[in-house]
Amino acid sequence: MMQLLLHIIWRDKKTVLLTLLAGTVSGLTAVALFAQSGLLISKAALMPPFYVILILTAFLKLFGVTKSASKYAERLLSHRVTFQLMHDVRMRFFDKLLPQAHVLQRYKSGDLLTRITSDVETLQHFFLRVLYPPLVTMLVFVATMMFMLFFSPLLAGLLLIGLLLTTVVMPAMLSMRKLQAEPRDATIAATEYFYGYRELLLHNAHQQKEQQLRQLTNDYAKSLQRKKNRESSSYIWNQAIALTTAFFIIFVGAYAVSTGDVEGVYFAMLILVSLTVFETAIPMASVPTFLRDTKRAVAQLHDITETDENNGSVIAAHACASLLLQDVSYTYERSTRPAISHIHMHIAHQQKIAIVGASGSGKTTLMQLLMHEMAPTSGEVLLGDIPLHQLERNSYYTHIGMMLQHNHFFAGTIRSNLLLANEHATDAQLTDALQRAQLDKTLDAPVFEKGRNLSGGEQQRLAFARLLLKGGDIWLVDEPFTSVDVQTEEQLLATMLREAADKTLVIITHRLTNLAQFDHIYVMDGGEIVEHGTHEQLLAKNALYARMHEAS
Ligand SMILES: Nc1ncnc2c1ncn2[C@@H]1O[C@H](COP(=O)(O)OP(=O)(O)OP(=O)(O)O)[C@@H](O)[C@H]1O
Repeated sequence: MMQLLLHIIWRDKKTVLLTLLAGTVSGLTAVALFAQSGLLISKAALMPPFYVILILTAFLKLFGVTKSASKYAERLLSHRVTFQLMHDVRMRFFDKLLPQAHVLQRYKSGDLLTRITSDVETLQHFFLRVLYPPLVTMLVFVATMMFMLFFSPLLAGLLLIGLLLTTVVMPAMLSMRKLQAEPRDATIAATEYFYGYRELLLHNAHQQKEQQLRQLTNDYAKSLQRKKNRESSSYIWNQAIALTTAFFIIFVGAYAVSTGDVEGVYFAMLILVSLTVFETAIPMASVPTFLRDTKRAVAQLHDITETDENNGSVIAAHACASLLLQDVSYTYERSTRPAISHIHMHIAHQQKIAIVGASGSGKTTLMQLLMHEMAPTSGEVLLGDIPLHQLERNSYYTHIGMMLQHNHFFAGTIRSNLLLANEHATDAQLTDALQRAQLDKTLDAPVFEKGRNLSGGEQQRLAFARLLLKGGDIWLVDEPFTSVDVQTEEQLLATMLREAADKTLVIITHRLTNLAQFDHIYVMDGGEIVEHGTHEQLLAKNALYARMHEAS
């Protein structure tokens, strides 16, 4: 991604080169302005003809105007480069992010918030604070050294030592100091605090959490203060080195004047040159810090938008609505035992499958693998005869209808939430879907963020209406109607089976009533399939399913 930043910047090379030119001219004219002032004062003391003073003063004015104009141009152009860089970075980042929203599930919401916003923002410093200062400082110093060499190699040598101290030694020393704390921990804690405020209040734990949050916020404030101090100390060090170099230049210069190696009239000019040139090097002190911040931001953004190895290029065909799990196991990150292990399952075209089992037996994990939200740790899931990781993810999703335990709803209206499933649906089709899902709401009824103004049962019915509108060849449904009353649940399940007559249907359910209507039932326990067959076959077996059925 670092190469990508360079590539983006270099695409507008004309502006970049103009910025460098403006910055170098600005630095050099600042040096020239002071050099000229020194020369003017010295010359004036020798009472030269009036026209000499006039010419020197005219040059002084010229340098002054050029300095201001080039500084303005430098600011304007460098900001243009930065804005272009930020625009491109944001566009590319979100382009990469959108198709793989599943990756984001790995992160806590506060973590994501910080990462995405602050990391992208950090990249704005890449040109102005990382790339640009060394180039301009080098160009200004090289030109100034050449100028000094013309008068005295010894003084040029002293300037070189000062230069190395400010641009290499001091930044290296400052960068060895401890890393700054990130706002990340404080943002994660703040997000969790606000999301979980009600629970914290109920369990009387909010004060302790608040304390933690304050501590993290204070740590962050302190780290910002340290950052400011570091900037100030780099400025002080720069000035100290500049003054020390000037002191040696006065010392050695005075000796050179006394021996006649340097003409006395240039003495003040050389001292002022050495003092001014160091100002160009002030931003050098923070280059390592900004470079490190940029690298960290790049690494974190790369981590989020890492190449999605499970997004292939094969387009899912309309005809193959069968699914196959071949010896599939899955172990969650930071987990020691597999959530599911060695699952074999064939879900034929248009078959109706139910997956049952105790809580924690691995049903949802299995469903997530079928949804291609994650890839198996071992084994393979296939659509027809094509492994899911070879499929182009979006083409797979055009065939899939999903209804999860917790569905997301966006702030807006019932209509806007339904149109998500089928943007071309007419109001009549939307109303029809609401009726079939038994949701007694108008299309214009408001929906708050995350559907907070809808009851659990209403949310499930809205999700069902969305599923009906989406269509697709395969429906993957996880505990669809747990929040509605038993009678409505039965009716909705009957509707679902009727609507899915020409589809492949996989449903996870706790309730073991009405399962006789399914073609095949898989019973899970401890991450494995322990029994499977039709309702009658499983009852006749008189094992786990029969016991679960009796208890329900
Ligand atoms: N994100 C996760 N990280 C780590 N472990 C997880 C994660 N999600 C689930 N697990 C573990 O994997 C196992 C299977 O969980 P899963 O959610 O698939 O079960 P389930 O049968 O759907 O349960 P339920 O009926 O309660 O929803 C459980 O032991 C659970 O603790």
